[in-house]
Amino acid sequence: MLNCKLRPVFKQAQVLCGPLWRHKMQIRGCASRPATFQLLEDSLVLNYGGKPMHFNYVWLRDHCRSAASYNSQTHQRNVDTGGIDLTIRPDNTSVQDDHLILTWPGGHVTKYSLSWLAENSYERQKQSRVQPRILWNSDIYKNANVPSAKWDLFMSSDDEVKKFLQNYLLYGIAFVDEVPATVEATEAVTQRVSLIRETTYGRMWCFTSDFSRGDSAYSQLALDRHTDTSYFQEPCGIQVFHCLKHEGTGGRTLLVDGFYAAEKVRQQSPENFDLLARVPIRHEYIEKSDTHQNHMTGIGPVLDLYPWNKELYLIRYNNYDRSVINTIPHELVQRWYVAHRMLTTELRRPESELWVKLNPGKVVFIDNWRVMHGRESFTGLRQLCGCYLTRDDVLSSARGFGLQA
Ligand SMILES: C[N+](C)(C)CCCC[C@H](N)C(=O)O
Ligand SMILES: O=C(O)CCC(=O)C(=O)O
Ligand SMILES: [Fe+2]
Repeated sequence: MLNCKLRPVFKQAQVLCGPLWRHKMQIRGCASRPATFQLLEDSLVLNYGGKPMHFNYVWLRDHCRSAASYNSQTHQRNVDTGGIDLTIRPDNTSVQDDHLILTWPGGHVTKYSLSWLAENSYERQKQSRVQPRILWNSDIYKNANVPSAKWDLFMSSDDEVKKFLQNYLLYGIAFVDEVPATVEATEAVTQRVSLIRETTYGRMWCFTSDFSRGDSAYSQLALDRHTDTSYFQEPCGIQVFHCLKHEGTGGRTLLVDGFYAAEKVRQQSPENFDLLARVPIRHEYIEKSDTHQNHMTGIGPVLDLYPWNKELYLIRYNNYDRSVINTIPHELVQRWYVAHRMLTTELRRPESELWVKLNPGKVVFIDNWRVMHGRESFTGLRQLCGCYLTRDDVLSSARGFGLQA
């Protein structure tokens, strides 16, 4: 065990922004990996395998896991962040037995395991993905031979639901077969994984080409690939479809992995990708009929990325519902259309297209933040039922099974 004494430099007014002083030491003893730290003006730098990690002092106090600071039963913070001195510095810092130990002014002690710090460092997050995914075109998806779940087992075995969710997380689509062709059974299947998100279209909806709503979905027309509810501030996370009946021709479902296409754009033109991720646009749904009055708008870029690791997490792509573009300065409009065209070109490559006929019994779950859907025009009576699911609850179920989501 080694201890390093702090010099009282922090008490002086400082104008320098570089390291005030450094104290580097090798910690041996029972540490499985050597660790060294340096104390900078506003942060502690930990060297513990890999790249140095920076931990801000206020952050270190804020994330203290002592019983007084954190309730490990409820996993909630007790410490009042608003009461932490923004110039706080530890009076004493040491590493013992794979732990960083900080003594704060006033005597409160914070003890961190080094592995927890490494796991939760910005530097680690920057290099890791929130959700591992397998991006696909039609060949990749078909060659993966992803099995469909079967109704009986799916309804009775949690392990089956876990496997289903794993596939869903990786590919953004997953199927359950042999489901009774009823709204009730479709609802029961969805409730194995999540809560239904009620929208203006209902909770469970069932629709045909009867123009009962002011939207092209309620027709026999072909629909190009798109994401749904792009006009919501938070687009629906998951879409479920079950074709209960089709007496006619056509009507196949088109599925396209939007992230596969977007990554192609990122590779070809980081500038175009960046434009699609930065420029906010509007989608809109206006419906005025005797029975339905709706006016919804959602604003956001075509591509949403996590800022720290640039990982894609949401795509808004619906050429039908995209509203007037007046959020782009004129000198960018042409460039935005060029970028949008590059994405459209990738999305429309025949090899990107996965076509499936949804026969009665086959229920598809689609990640509406990633995978686009469309349909071929059709003839005859075609009855489709389904619902939207709350994304948070699907991901929560997945995490409950120990999956990374
Ligand atoms: C699925 N269901 C038929 C209920 C609604 C369809 C909504 C269609 C709308 N244009 C959109 O893309 O959001
Ligand atoms: O009719 C279909 O297969 C899908 C229509 C559609 O895009 C939708 O309902 O969201
Ligand atoms: Fe749709």
